[in-house]
Amino acid sequence: MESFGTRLHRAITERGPLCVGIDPHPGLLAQWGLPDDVEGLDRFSRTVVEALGDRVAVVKPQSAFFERFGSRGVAILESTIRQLRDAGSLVLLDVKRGDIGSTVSAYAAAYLDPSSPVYVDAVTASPYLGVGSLAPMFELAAEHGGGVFVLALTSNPEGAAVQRAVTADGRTVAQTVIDEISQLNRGATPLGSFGLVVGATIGDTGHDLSGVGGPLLAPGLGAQGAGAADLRTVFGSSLASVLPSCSREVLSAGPDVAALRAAADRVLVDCRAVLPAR
Ligand SMILES: O=c1ccn([C@@H]2O[C@H](COP(=O)(O)O)[C@@H](O)[C@H]2O)c(=O)[nH]1
Repeated sequence: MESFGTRLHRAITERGPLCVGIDPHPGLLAQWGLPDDVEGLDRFSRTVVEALGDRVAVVKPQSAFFERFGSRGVAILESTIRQLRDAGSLVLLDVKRGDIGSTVSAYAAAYLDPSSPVYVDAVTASPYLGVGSLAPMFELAAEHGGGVFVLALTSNPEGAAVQRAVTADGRTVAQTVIDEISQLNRGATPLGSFGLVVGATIGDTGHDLSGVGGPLLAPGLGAQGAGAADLRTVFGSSLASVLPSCSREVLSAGPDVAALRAAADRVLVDCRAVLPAR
C-alpha cells in the first residue's frame, strides 16, 4: 500500500494545502440552528462532509466532540469517517492518544488497523510518555499506509512550559520530539508519514524543523488568532511542509453548504499566498 506521506502529498497537490476540522462545539450547533444532541451532531457532520469532503485535502474530526455523546456519538464518528473516505478526503482523527507502549498498541489497533470501525488515514498522538512509547502506532501506520502527527509545539499558550523545558542534554522537550520524528522519516519521499503538530499561533519557534521530512500540521488559524501570514514567522524555511488547519473559522460560515465551501476556499487562497507552490 502507498504510504500516508505519498497519499498526503498527492492530496495536497490535487486539492491544495488545507486541513479543515469537524469540531461540533455546542455553540456552533446552536449557531447552525441544530439541537445539542446526536441528531444535531449527525446533521452538522453530514453537512461538513457534503460541503468539504470532495474538495479539501484533509478533514480532521475532533474526537472529543463525538465522544461527549457516548456510544451514539462514536457511532456518528464512525459514519462520518466512512462518508469522508467515500468523498475522497484524507481523514485525520484528532484524538491525541498516548500511553505506555502496551496500551498504545490497542490505540494503534483502534485507529490504524484497516479492520477497525474507527480506522482513519492518520491520528494525532501525544509524546509525553516518551516518543518511544508511540512505537506501536508508528509500526502499524507504516504497515498499513497510515500516518501519525505527534504534538511538538502546540498552539495553546499553556503548552510552552512543558514543550520548551530543557532536557538533560540541552535540547528542549519539543526538539527531542522533532528529532525523533525526523529520524522516523529519514529517506522517505516525497513526504514522510510521520508529522508534527506546530501551532500557527506560536511565533518564531526557535526550533529546527528543517530536517523533519514529514508534514507539519499547523492548527490555530482563525479562531485562535493566527492568520496565514503568521505561518511565515513560525515556519520560516520549512514552509513547504506546512499543512494549515482550521475549524471554527470555516465552520462558523455554516450551515449553508456554499458558504462553508467559500470559507474554506478563502482560507486556502490566503495560505497559498504564503506557502510555496506544491
Ligand atoms: O496544538 C494544537 C493541537 C490541536 N488543536 C486542535 O485543532 C482544532 C482547532 O480548532 P479551531 O476552531 O481552528 O481553533 C481543535 O480541534 C484543537 O483541539 C489545536 O488547536 N492546537
